[in-house]
Amino acid sequence: MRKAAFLFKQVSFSHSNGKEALKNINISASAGESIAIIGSSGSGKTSLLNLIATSLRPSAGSLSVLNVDPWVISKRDLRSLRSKIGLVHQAAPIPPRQRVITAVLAGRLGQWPLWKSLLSLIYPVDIDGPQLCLQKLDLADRLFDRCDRLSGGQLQRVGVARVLYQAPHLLLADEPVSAMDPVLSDLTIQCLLEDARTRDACFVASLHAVDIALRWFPRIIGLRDGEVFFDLPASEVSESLLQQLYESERGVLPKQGSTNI
Ligand SMILES: Nc1ncnc2c1ncn2[C@@H]1O[C@H](COP(=O)(O)OP(=O)(O)OP(=O)(O)O)[C@@H](O)[C@H]1O
Repeated sequence: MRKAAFLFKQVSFSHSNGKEALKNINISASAGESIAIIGSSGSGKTSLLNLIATSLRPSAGSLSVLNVDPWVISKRDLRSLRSKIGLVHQAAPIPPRQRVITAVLAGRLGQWPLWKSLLSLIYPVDIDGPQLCLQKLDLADRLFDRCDRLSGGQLQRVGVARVLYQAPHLLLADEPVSAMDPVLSDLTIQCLLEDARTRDACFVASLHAVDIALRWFPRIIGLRDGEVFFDLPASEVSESLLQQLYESERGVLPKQGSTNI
């Protein structure tokens, strides 16, 4: 039997203003699985990824991540758990003046002793590792550039390289290719899938580009109004299901045959 990556039982989550972002979520995933989360803006994709990443705590229900309940363990164990989880943020949290190499090295801050983490912020403690990750994303020539001299798509790839360098057991990505052209989007998604596959990590990505989700991911979870609307193999996600998933409160439906929503 494969190791569990995460398990959600009746999980709900409300933001501090009372807005219920997720309701009664029952999902699980195993090591080595790759899953795309799709759904309209505001359907709860980021909230779900943040719950898996243990950045947010559920308001109701129970969950385990990499076989532990993150909310009953000590702070030290929680830090250790988080070092095994990598999240590519929608907008990479990278200080503008930071060098690309330093930003990529930050992927291992949670795994290194304090002295090495501090040293890595002023002096590159590894060059080959970050270079290899950037090379996979066609960005190796920007290793020593400042991050504020990069385009949005390049910066997004630095965020992806950081997580590749981290090599987490659970690889999460929140719209990781939203600022990239179609060729780079495919390259980046393939790179993340390949990385997860070779290390038997679980990979979960939220995507607005439904065509990319269906092309590359074997399993698709459709979120609608904070609930799981479907959880299916990509081959079973029909045009009609997609129409229902994206049916907006405004009554505007995506065009027939369009999967890039
Ligand atoms: N910090 C917050 N405080 C209050 N409500 C929030 C907060 N962040 C998100 N929400 C609300 O929670 C719901 C889910 O938001 P979430 O960001 O998870 O959706 P999403 O599917 O990722 O959206 P998008 O595709 O636009 O990124 C939305 O109704 C949103 O307005």
